Amino acid sequence: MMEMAGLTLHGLATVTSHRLRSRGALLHSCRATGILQSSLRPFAGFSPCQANPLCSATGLQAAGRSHRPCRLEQATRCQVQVRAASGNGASSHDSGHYDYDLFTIGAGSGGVRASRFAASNYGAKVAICELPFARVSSDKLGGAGGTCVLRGCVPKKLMVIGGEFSDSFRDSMGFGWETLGNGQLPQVAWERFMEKKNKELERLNGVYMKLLDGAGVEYFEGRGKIIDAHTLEVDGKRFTAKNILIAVGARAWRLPIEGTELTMTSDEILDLEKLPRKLAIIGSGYIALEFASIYNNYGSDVHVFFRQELPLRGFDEECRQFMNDQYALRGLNLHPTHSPTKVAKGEDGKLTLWTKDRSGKETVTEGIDHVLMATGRKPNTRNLGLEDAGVDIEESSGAIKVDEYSRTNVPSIWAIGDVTDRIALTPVALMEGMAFAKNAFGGESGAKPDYENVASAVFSSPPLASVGLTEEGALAEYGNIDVFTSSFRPMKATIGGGEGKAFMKLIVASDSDKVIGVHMIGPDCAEIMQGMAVAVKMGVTKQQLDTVVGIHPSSAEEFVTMRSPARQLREKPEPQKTEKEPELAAVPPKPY
Ligand SMILES: NC(=O)C1=CN([C@@H]2O[C@H](COP(=O)(O)OP(=O)(O)OC[C@H]3O[C@@H](n4cnc5c(N)ncnc54)[C@H](OP(=O)(O)O)[C@@H]3O)[C@@H](O)[C@H]2O)C=CC1
Ligand SMILES: N[C@@H](CCC(=O)N[C@@H](CSSC[C@H](NC(=O)CC[C@H](N)C(=O)O)C(=O)NCC(=O)O)C(=O)NCC(=O)O)C(=O)O
Repeated sequence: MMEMAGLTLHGLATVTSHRLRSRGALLHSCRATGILQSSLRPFAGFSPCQANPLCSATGLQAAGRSHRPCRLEQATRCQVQVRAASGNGASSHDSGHYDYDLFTIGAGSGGVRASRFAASNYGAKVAICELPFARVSSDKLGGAGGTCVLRGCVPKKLMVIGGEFSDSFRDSMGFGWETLGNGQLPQVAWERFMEKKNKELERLNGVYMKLLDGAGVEYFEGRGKIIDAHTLEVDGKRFTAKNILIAVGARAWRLPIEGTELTMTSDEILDLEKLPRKLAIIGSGYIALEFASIYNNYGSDVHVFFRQELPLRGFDEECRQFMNDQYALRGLNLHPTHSPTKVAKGEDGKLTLWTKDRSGKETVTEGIDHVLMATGRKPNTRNLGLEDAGVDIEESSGAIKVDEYSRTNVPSIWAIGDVTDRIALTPVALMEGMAFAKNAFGGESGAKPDYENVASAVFSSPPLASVGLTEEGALAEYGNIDVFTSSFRPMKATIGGGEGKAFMKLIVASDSDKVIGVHMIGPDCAEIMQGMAVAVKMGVTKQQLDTVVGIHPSSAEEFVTMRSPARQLREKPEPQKTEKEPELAAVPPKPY
């Protein structure tokens, strides 16, 4: 038994101990299982590279990630023994008579993160199962990496980046660049682009397998099915586990209209062999507008049909209006208040889409190559054996019901990510996975995900990023708010020729001066919003923002230079001055 950096060590595990240089000082730590990370402060004293298990467990720094590379000064092998305290009264990783401490079903972002944290940080004996690799998922196909890596965030972002070159090619002319030869802008070689994208997905699938392997997680390919509270089957082979984690994600859902089988989901639209000439999209959420923008940027004729007056329901209303106008300016054909009724295929292979607006007026759109149903996603709870194990699911959404620690009503069964009805974002699934591992294996009972001020971005053209409350939500919750806005033409557009505008908005709770909502539309807004999210999470006030010196010239500087409110909204009556509250009378008007 030995004590090291606040962690109690016992039991046998092999780790590689090495020394690495960080800011001139030599640190000493252990690698390969990440075991020496303290359960209370997992990465204290580690360099950024080592603290990121993507890098430290698999040597991924060589694979092109941007973490600062570790310099291996010296490597020796040592044997240490590890025990993590049991958490939340729920679990320990003394597997007793079970095959595993943890068996995870689903190797997507949440499942991979939870499994490798439990194994490498807390020494748990972990196995995971996942369906065979495919770019388009089904009941039988999936692959390590899951939706985000193989069929969502990552391939989507590659296509977003690819599409955005069209603006740069055009703008470059304004900055003096000239085309060679016939004067035409570059054209996309779609097949070559898809080939490169597909190769990258295969590489990432391999990276995720290695990631699990490096953390000591056993990988089983096949469909997992729960038999009872501690037993599951993977393609007929039985295993027992002290804890079972369900991280099987969600699947695109299509409206049940006539001809719906002729439509595509986001899985297939990421994997088209040919660039479509004409594309129809149903819905106006994240997926609808991201793909509408991608294909619009690549030159397709894109039509978006949605049942609201404005796209992106749930976002700040002023931003929705701004986005609507910018989309139209960029040539998206927007069809508000239109719901689809039927899709049919003609002899020429082209599709026809029938839609009706709120007044019942029908529109027929012909000559479509593909119809994308971007009408939301449903949790993958079918054929998992949940009923047999007695796991409760929400009737309306089909999602697994969990408590604040991600535990189901069956104490040994847990669920994270999109299979639960929380926030369907990869970083949220990662947070849930890490909180679960800390709680169940890391001795941090009480570790739970924090859903306050989760930032997100719609990677459309233009993009939109937000953190905190919308103006409408802020008014309802706080009553008294000050709203600051700024709209401008990004410098790239001034002589580049683009017509698009950027928009930025701060919402301040006027009673406390806290910034409670930040929204931005325009280039780099996702990158900028990540920093603003830190400030909002830390409770930044408007006065504190005003003390920050801007970086000039940048779009981001607008967030620290907005001086006059665009409007001050007061729902609560101003406090009455009474003799008992003389100090109120002395409060000067708030300076901005
Ligand atoms: N960049 C990111 O972070 C991304 C995140 N995601 C995540 O994935 C989730 C799923 O995305 P997405 O599929 O776009 O889902 P969303 O819930 O964002 O949007 C669904 C769209 O379908 C419409 N819709 C639903 N039912 C019907 C119906 N019966 N008739 C007509 N229209 C209908 C909705 O309309 P209405 O608004 O009227 O309900 C809405 O426009 C998102 O919520 C997000 O969490 C996905 C992609 C990117
Ligand atoms: N911020 C980078 C993200 C790139 C990135 O993280 N790529 C991932 C793949 S997709 S991203 C998939 C997602 N990873 C993350 O979200 C990592 C995000 C952050 N760095 C963190 O550590 O929290 C995930 O599924 N995580 C599960 C887990 O970490 O257990 C990767 O593994 N790259 C290796 C390589 O390129 O060789 C960018 O935009 O360029």
